[in-house]
This record gives sequence, C-alpha cells and structure tokens, in this order.
Amino acid sequence: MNQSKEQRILNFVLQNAVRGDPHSVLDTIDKYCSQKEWAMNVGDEKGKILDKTVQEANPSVALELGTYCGYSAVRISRLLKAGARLLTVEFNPEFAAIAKQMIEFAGVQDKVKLLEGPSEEIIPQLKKKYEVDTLDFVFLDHWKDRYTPDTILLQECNLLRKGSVLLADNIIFPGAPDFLNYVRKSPHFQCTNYPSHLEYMQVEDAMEKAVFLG
Ligand SMILES: CNc1ncnc2c1ncn2[C@@H]1O[C@H](/C=C/CNC(=O)c2cc(-c3ccc(F)cc3)cc(O)c2O)[C@@H](O)[C@H]1O
Ligand SMILES: [Mg+2]
Repeated sequence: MNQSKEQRILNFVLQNAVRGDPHSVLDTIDKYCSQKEWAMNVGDEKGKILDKTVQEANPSVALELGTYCGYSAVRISRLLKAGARLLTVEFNPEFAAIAKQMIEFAGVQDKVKLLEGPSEEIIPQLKKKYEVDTLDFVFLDHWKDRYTPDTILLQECNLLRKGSVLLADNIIFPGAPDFLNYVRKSPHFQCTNYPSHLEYMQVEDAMEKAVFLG
C-alpha cells in the first residue's frame, strides 16, 4: 500500500528536521511543501500573521479546529507561555496519527492536547471533559463551511469571553464567505482583515481576526 502525502511529509521531517526544535520542523515542512508536494498547511507567510496574533493574545488556553499534519499546532504551541495549553481538534484518524508524531518530534507535546473527533461533538465537551473555562484564542482552519456553525456553537457553549480572539484562515481562497458575513455583521465581534497569499503559492488569500466583545 503506497504512502499518503501526509506520511511522506512526516517522514521528510523525521529524516531532515532537528528533534525537539519546533522551528526546524516548521522550516522542513515548508521546504517539502514548497519544493516537492503542496499541502494545506498555513505556511510561513500566513504563519507570521498567526504568530503575531498569538503573541498579542498571549493565550493560557487556545483551541485549533483542523489539526491536519500538526504544522499550525507546532507553530502556535512554540509561542505559548509556561503552563499554557493548545487543544487541537482533528476527526481524520490518519491525519491525527501523523500530527501526534509531528507534535512529539517537535517537542511541544506537553503544551498540546490532540482531541480526535468532530469539532461539533468536541466543542460541547470542552468545559466538563477538558476542564476549559473560556478560550483565549481560537484558530479556525478546518472545513470552511464549518467556521460559522462552530463559531455559533462556541458562543452557545459559553466558551468565549470579552476579548477572546478568533483567527480564521482562507478567507479568500478557498474562501469562507458566510463566516466573513457573519462576524462582520455581528455586533459581538470586532473584525480585522490581514491580506496575504495562499500557502506556497502566488495566489491571494487572507486571514480574518474576530475579537469577541461579549
Ligand atoms: C467539521 N468538523 C471537523 N472536526 C475535526 N476536524 C475537521 C473537521 N472538519 C475538517 N477537519 C479536519 O481539518 C482539516 C481540513 C482542513 C480544510 N482546509 C482546507 O480545505 C484548505 C484548502 C486549501 C486549498 C487551497 C487551494 C486549493 F487549490 C485547494 C485547497 C488551503 C487551505 O489553507 C485549507 O485550510 C483536515 O485535517 C480535516 O480532517
Ligand atoms: Mg488553511
């Protein structure tokens, strides 16, 4: 049975990156995906916007929807202060297994908890099962048509507090038009757009930050 692209990305990291060095893991994934096989990691250009937003928010508890290979889980968790944690949600078992190995190789496993399952099932469990009070930061990078329902679900589950920061990938490409509409029209969010480019391509893309106003 031949390997998946995601397995090839992980193998390239295991063979070429420095164990315990998150930066080298990110660089190695970016090198592979820009030179060998494109993959839907947030990438370095949008990754720098993610970095700044995380540093500004300085979250104690962060949530990521759509782990995929773990690139942004490594990217986010490398910036977290001592004692802070990232919960990352992934429902594809093959991707979850790849991401788990990627996170461990990068040495950030103590800061990251990978929750395997669909976001719509996991979000309602965050308070009781995962001892979350409220979320300081949420990175949305899963199916684009799920950004809005999951944002509504986060509010319904009382997981957002005044100042909680949502950051959404792919606002232009593939696009998340209903999410953009929803947060920009809502009186409960203060929105900021960050123009950028699609990972590893010269195609326009953007990220949207939506700060919950309570
Ligand atoms: C719905 N609830 C869910 N709960 C848990 N995990 C979920 C999930 N939905 C999706 N996932 C997982 O998130 C990941 C999905 C991400 C979807 N992302 C995209 O489609 C995407 C797609 C592109 C893209 C861009 C250009 C192009 F030509 C083709 C694709 C670029 C991106 O940056 C993207 O993020 C997978 O690992 C999937 O298994
Ligand atoms: Mg994306």
